[in-house]
Amino acid sequence: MTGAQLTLYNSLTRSLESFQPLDPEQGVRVYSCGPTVYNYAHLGNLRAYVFTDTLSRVLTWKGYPLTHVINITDVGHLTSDADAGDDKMEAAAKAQAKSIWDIAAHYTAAFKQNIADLNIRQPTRWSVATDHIAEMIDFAEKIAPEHCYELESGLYFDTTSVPDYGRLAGNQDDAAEGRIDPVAGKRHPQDFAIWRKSPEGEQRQMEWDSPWGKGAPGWHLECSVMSIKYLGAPFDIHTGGIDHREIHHPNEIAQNQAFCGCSDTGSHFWMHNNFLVDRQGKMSKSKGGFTTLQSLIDAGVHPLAYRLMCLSAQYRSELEFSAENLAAALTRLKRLVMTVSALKARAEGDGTVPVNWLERLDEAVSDDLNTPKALPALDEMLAEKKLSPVDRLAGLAAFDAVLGLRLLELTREELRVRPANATISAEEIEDRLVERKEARLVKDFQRSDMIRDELTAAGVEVMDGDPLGWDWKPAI
Ligand SMILES: Nc1ncnc2c1ncn2[C@@H]1O[C@H](COP(=O)(O)OP(=O)(O)OP(=O)(O)O)[C@@H](O)[C@H]1O
Ligand SMILES: [Zn+2]
Repeated sequence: MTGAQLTLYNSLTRSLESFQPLDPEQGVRVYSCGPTVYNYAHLGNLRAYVFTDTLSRVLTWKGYPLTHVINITDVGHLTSDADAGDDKMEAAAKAQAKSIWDIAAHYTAAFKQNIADLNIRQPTRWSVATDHIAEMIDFAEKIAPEHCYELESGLYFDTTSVPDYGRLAGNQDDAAEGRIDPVAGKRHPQDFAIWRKSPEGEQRQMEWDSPWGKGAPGWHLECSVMSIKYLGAPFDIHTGGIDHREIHHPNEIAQNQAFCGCSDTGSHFWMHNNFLVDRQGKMSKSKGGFTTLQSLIDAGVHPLAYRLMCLSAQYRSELEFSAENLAAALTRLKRLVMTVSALKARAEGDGTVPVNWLERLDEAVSDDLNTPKALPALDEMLAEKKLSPVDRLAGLAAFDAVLGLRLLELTREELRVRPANATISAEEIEDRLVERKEARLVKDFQRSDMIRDELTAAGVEVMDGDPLGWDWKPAI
């Protein structure tokens, strides 16, 4: 492999480390914690998958064969990440008076639509938790004798039975401990359920027989089982949002150690994206009041503007979701699309990828996926007069293999998403603007103003003299 050495931040050591695949023959094996499908994914959740997509694109671009697994959590995730509350899926099903299976199918489909809208590549495998119950029971049976104890409410993992519990979390501080809810009989506050028994006399919608009685697997168990099943252990990279660094991933690590009977954590790198925040703090399903990708689309914002907004920040920094940041990303995307379309009009023949610009891209993304450093390099390359238009387009294709913004295909027309409540189509707007231009040519300013007022009333802002030549946009 040529090019810059890939450096990634490993949460385990809290440091940047050179990345090499554990087994170059197999390529790179990546597991990403997937969505809990009890509600629509919000933009914060989706930031986590733009991050894993950037990681996976960079690995592919650097020439590594890749196996990437993302799970779908359709059972076991309680309303608290530790051991308290209801199963999020059961609670949603109750609230909507639907079966859990319908809830899971509906929100899984919506999530996959978000993935497509954001041009996130399909993983090698989507792994659904409820398809792996037998393997989860086998795993639990194997580790139970040495590492677990049974209580009335379920089978619990004894966190003192493995070395260094909580190392990933930077050892549990008081704040993290405060979030762990007490369960009667637990030996240590951090111990967690790997199997939750259905309460006596209560039938859950989702429950399975097990050596510990009818019940359901714990959320942490699911990820250990599915990652090891499809990737082997240890594999290369495990990803998730930074909230998983405190409880979910330390618990996976404890289970993995118990399973292998060794101190290995199960993955070489543990990588975490930081939060998308708004004025209320972390965007969160549980808190409510969150923003979905579909609501942006309904408001007339192209979903790739949100992808570009994510790429404008490095994945380890907090990113603020605001109307201003989103508008800035949309303007940047428009500028790119207009630049590319102007280059296409002047391009002839086949291009050659400009090597020096590829090096700029390589340097940026090899530095812990530093996409905010790659974006200005792209702008500079596109404006580089010494390069022929067709060579600039060849360079753009290389950048976009990593950025995933569909810059070679995206057109001005596609970027113009009409808001869901629009009363006038893009064609009608264009027609009215042609009429307005004609009126102005013959100095009929009254008619020209009348057309502008009509468009304003229909929620369209006419942009005379717009430097991008954008002409109009939805008035937001
Ligand atoms: N605001 C956020 N910013 C970035 N990533 C996030 C944010 N909220 C959750 N994530 C990540 O999104 C991914 C999917 O999470 P999941 O669907 O399990 O969310 P959840 O815990 O049910 O929802 P929430 O945390 O919003 O209540 C996880 O990797 C999680 O860490
Ligand atoms: Zn997980």
